Formats: sequence, structure tokens, C-alpha cells
Amino acid sequence: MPVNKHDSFKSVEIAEATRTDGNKCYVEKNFFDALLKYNESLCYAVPDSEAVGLAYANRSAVYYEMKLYAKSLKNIELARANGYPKKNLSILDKRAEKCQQQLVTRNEVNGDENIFDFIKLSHEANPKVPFVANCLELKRSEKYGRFIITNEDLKVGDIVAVEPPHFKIIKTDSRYESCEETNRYQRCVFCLKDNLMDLIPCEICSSTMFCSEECLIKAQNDFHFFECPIIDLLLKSGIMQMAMRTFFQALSMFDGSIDALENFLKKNENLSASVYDFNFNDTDDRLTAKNYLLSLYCLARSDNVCLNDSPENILKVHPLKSGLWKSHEDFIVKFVRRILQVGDSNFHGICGWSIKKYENQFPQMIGIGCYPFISLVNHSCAPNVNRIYVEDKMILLVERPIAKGEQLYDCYKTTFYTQPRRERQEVLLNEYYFSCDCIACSNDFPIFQRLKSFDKKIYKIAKKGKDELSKLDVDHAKKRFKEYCDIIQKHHKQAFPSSEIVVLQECILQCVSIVIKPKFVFP
Ligand SMILES: C[S@@+](CC[C@H](N)C(=O)[O-])C[C@H]1O[C@@H](n2cnc3c(N)ncnc32)[C@H](O)[C@@H]1O
Repeated sequence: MPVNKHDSFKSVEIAEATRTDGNKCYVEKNFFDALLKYNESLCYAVPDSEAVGLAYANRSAVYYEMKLYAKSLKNIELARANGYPKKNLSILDKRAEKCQQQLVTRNEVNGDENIFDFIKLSHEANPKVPFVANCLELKRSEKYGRFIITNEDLKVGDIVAVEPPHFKIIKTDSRYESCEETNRYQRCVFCLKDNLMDLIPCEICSSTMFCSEECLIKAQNDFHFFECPIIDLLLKSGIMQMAMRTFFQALSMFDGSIDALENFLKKNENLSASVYDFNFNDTDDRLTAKNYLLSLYCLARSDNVCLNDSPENILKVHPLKSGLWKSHEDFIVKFVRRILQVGDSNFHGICGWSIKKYENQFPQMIGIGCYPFISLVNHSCAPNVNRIYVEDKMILLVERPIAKGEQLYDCYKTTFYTQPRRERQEVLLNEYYFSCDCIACSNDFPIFQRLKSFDKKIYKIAKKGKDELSKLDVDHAKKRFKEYCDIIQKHHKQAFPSSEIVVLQECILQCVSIVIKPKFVFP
């Protein structure tokens, strides 16, 4: 009997059971969980079956209740086009009519459209590396390896990099702290955006969703074609998932030809390149992808990493690619090992805000990404830049003045005011293999409880700011952001390290959080 290509993934029973769960949540006005269950139902529903239409129709009901009328209408259309039972169409027609009426009189909430009007480079962009300020330069030294300096004075609040990750995965592994298994039903696998959970499912597997046809096609061509048949194995494979994603993306860059990939990497084996050696403004996407691959391949790597799990366990069960393993075992093991060695100190957990309404909301871990420019920034326990995630992009925000010629420092683990020197140094040595002698370590800066205040008046402003920030709206947060940055800039020279500078730094981060947090959340 021929095997239906959906058999191993789609399930009429699970599609129905999860839709029923969603209906219970809907009745209780628990709209976030209702959408989550309807999305799971969509993923399990057999394409072209009634279950697909029903899940879209139920999603349209949630959007209608949430007054998201354009989304409700779009889901009604999807329900009509995907097997919604004809006998019940009048329900959808009525809902569509009411949506149309509402749309005439009101504006739809439009997600987080304008975040990047605020979060953008404060300096001219590098013409070849457009996600980095042109005033930043790459240097090398015996002590630091590669590092980044500025050739202009940088002010507190400047944004000097807005870097997208070319290689990134959604994380759905609840063994990771604050990571939800349901992320796969909350975000697009290609761009990691939630699109208010208005997602479309993969037609074959039951674990992958996309925010648009465009992302579906890109994901399919870049990696999902390879991943789809073994998706559940990959999702459970820990950090190996990221290494295999990189491998599959690399394979796609060479139209699936492992020989072409192997030759390309052999030619570049001894290359010591960085993002600064390539042109990321090129319109040739294929070339840009290869440049990202080499930038990742040439990042600092640690020899200590061994392969706990083998790519063999993943590839040997691949219905299309088991032959690949047999013929190119050595190359694949070498490639995957190198990616894991690089990843050891260069992969970053991507944090994002959930659109579920919580009392105390904190960013959640939504994925893992590689940022080959920001990976060139070295560590200090008293950093002068801070990393912030906006969607999947990593932002470098200046949080202490940096004079022309000085190095940029990020904090890899904990700052001087949160952990004593000996403990910090031990962690850095174990995880990043260097002895830290940053300004905070050399001078043994005190932890927060023992930090002095230089100016009681400023400390009071900072403390008051911290208390009132949670109540601020976006416009106020943007205004306060500028004010707090200016105070740090003005007083830093006399007052660092001090409790008021630390609290003001926290205030500017909190202002940014208010700006980037989702404006629309579901109960
Ligand atoms: C993410 S990489 C940073 C870029 C790296 N310097 C390079 O050449 O590619 C992390 C590695 O840089 C080095 N590193 C980072 N901060 C350092 C510091 N403050 N002092 C000495 N080495 C440092 C360590 O070898 C660490 O494992």
C-alpha cells in the first residue's frame, strides 16, 4: 500500500482534540491559549480537509473578539478556501459582514511596525556592512585576538549595530530556561516573528509554521526542505539543531551539492576572515549567504568542544539524505564539529517578548542565533555597550561614553555590580577561556550593595525614574531615555563607578523595553 506523505505527521485525531481544547479556552476567554491550540490543530490537520477550514474559522472568532477585524477577515477567507463546511458558511458570512462594518469606522492595531524608527543606527552605516556604524573598526592584538574600536567619540544611547542573524533557529526545548515547547506554534520558523499568531502551517510536518507565503518559500528553499522529514528529531537534538540548520542552509547555498560545499570550504580552509572582508550590500542573495557562512566559519572557536551527539543519528534516518551520510561522513563530522566549536562562544540565545498577557512580563528564550559582527566584541565586567534583542536582530547600545580610539566591550556573563570578582573570573575562564583583567577586575569594583553614590541628587532622580518607569507609555519612555542618557554622559567621568550610574543604566534599558514590548497582548 502506498504511504501517504502526510501519514507520519498529520493526525485527524490530534487536529480534532486540539481544536476542542482551543474551543474550551475560547469559551473561557483565554484567547492566547485558544490561538495556540488552533495553530496546533492547523499543523496536525490533513491539508484540504474540513479540519483546516474549521481551525481558521475558529481563529477568526478569536481575532473578532479581540477587535482585530482585518485579521478576522483574512482568517475567514482562509477558512472558506480550505474546506470549511458549506452548511455553516452563513456563520462566517455574518462575521465577515460585521468585520467589514467595524473596519470602516476604526483603525486596526498594527503590531510593532515603528520600532525600527527608534531602534536604528545613530551613525552613518558602513557601506559594505550596512548593519554596523561606519565609525567602528576591526583591530587585532596578541592579548585580545580581534576586537572592535571606534574612530569617533560615541555617546550614551548611541546605537552602533543592528545585526540580523543569517543562521538562527526557533527553540522549542523546554529543557532550556524560560523556553516554551509551544514556540513552534507561536512564531514563524523563518523570521521568528509572531504575527499575532496569524500563521500558516507546513503542509507536510506538524511542527512548523510561517507568517506568510514569502517566508514559507524562503524557509522551504533555505532549510525546511531538508529538515521537514526529520523535524521532530531535530527539535529534540539540543544545540545539534543549530549545527544541522547551518549544515542544511550551507547545502542549499550549493543547490544541495555536498561536493560543491566541500570544495568551497576546502578552498577557504585557512581563511581568517570577518564580516569586514565581505560586502553585505550585494544584491546577490546567494553570495551574501556564502559570505555569512564564511564569517561564521572564521569566528573564534574552542577546541574543547566534542561531539556528544553525532550528526549520523540524524542523517542516517533521513529518508532523502541517508546516502549523503554514507558517502561524506568525514566531511560532515568535520563541518558539524567546527560549527559547534564556533557556537560554544558565539551562539546567542535570542530573547523575545511573548504576546501573552502576564502580570510580570519578562523576555522569553525564543531561539538561538549567530551574529558574526557582534561576536567580534570582547568582554568587560564593566561593559560600555549592551546587547538588546529586537525581534531576531541584536542591537548594540552604548551605555557608557566611549572615546575615539577606545575598544567596545560587551558583558558576556555578569557585570561587576552583580557578582564578586573571583566568581566572575572563574566563569569566564571556564566558559570563554580567558583571564579577565577588565577595568572592574583590575580595580576590584564593589558589587551594587557596596557601591558609593557620588551625587545624592542624581541618585534620587535615578531611583525615582526606576520606580515610575513601569507606568510610562512609549512616548514618555523615549523622552526619559534621552534624559537618562544625557545624565550618564555628563556625569560619567566623575561618577563611575557609582550606584546612580548603575541605576541610570538600568533605567535606559527599561525605557528601551517599554518601546520594544508588544503593544498588543492576548489574555
Ligand atoms: C566572542 S569572541 C570575541 C572575539 C575574539 N577576540 C576574536 O578574535 O574573534 C570571545 C573570545 O574572545 C577572547 N576575549 C574576549 N574578551 C576578552 C578579554 N577581555 N580579554 C582577553 N580575551 C578576550 C576570548 O578568547 C574569548 O573566548
